[in-house]
Amino acid sequence: MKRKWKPEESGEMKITELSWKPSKGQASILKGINCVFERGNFYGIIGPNGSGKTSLLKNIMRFVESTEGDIELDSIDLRKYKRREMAGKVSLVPQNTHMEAAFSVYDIVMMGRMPYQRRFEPDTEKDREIVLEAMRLTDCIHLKEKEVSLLSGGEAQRVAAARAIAQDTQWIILDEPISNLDVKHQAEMMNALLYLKEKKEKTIIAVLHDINIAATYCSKIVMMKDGKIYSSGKTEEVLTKENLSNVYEIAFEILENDETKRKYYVPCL
Ligand SMILES: Nc1ncnc2c1ncn2[C@@H]1O[C@H](COP(=O)(O)OP(=O)(O)OP(=O)(O)O)[C@@H](O)[C@H]1O
Repeated sequence: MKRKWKPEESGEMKITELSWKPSKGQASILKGINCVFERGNFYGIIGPNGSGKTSLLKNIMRFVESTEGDIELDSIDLRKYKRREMAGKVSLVPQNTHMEAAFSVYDIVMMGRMPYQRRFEPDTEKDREIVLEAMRLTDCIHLKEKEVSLLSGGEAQRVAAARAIAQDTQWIILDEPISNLDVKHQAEMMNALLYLKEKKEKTIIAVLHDINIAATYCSKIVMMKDGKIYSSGKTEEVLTKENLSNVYEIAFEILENDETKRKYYVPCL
């Protein structure tokens, strides 16, 4: 039977008691995760290596089967979405963005439009406009004709982000989207995501290792440790000295600029 969309979509992604172990007999990697992502926010997921950030994204994207618990999007169990419906709602920039394919950058970014295209139908003017806008936002226009397998690490990361942006979904999920980028491109990428949140009302969920970048751009933070959520909420409330030092097991100083009042999070190395 064909499921009808509820007219009043909740605008939430709700995770309840989520646990995940890769196979029977193995220890749980995610343990009782409870969390609500609200539409229109910019979320940063932070936490040390191995704390379960990518595993959480893999469960959300249904790349793996959750062992216990539920994930609902717009009040509907994620398992009930068809792959194509899901692709019209959520896009992902994975951690590993190397592409071993004989396609041009333009073709790969155009693949972001697939959820909206019928098989064998040509790209529309709207598709082309959206693709070029996504490439502009991520500084990929000059790479348009290049074969994706030849891209540098940072270029490939920007192209993967362009493809996700071209998918034009309400939810954009990114796993360490600036890990291969130089400082200017890091700022450009984060500004592009902020623009999508502010001007296009997208919801951004990004795994980030740079606490100062997370503090600058994210309205909310989910802080993970040992497969659990250690703290979540408004950025300033989560990024306390105590939370940071408990989670990263290293002391932190928080410095404030007298004029701008901007806070800087400095690990005591
Ligand atoms: N399929 C799997 N089988 C066994 N262990 C796994 C599997 N996937 C992940 N893990 C383990 O789960 C833990 C969490 O991994 P995950 O990739 O989610 O961490 P992360 O927080 O994203 O780390 P990082 O910051 O290093 O990217 C790690 O110890 C990892 O080795």
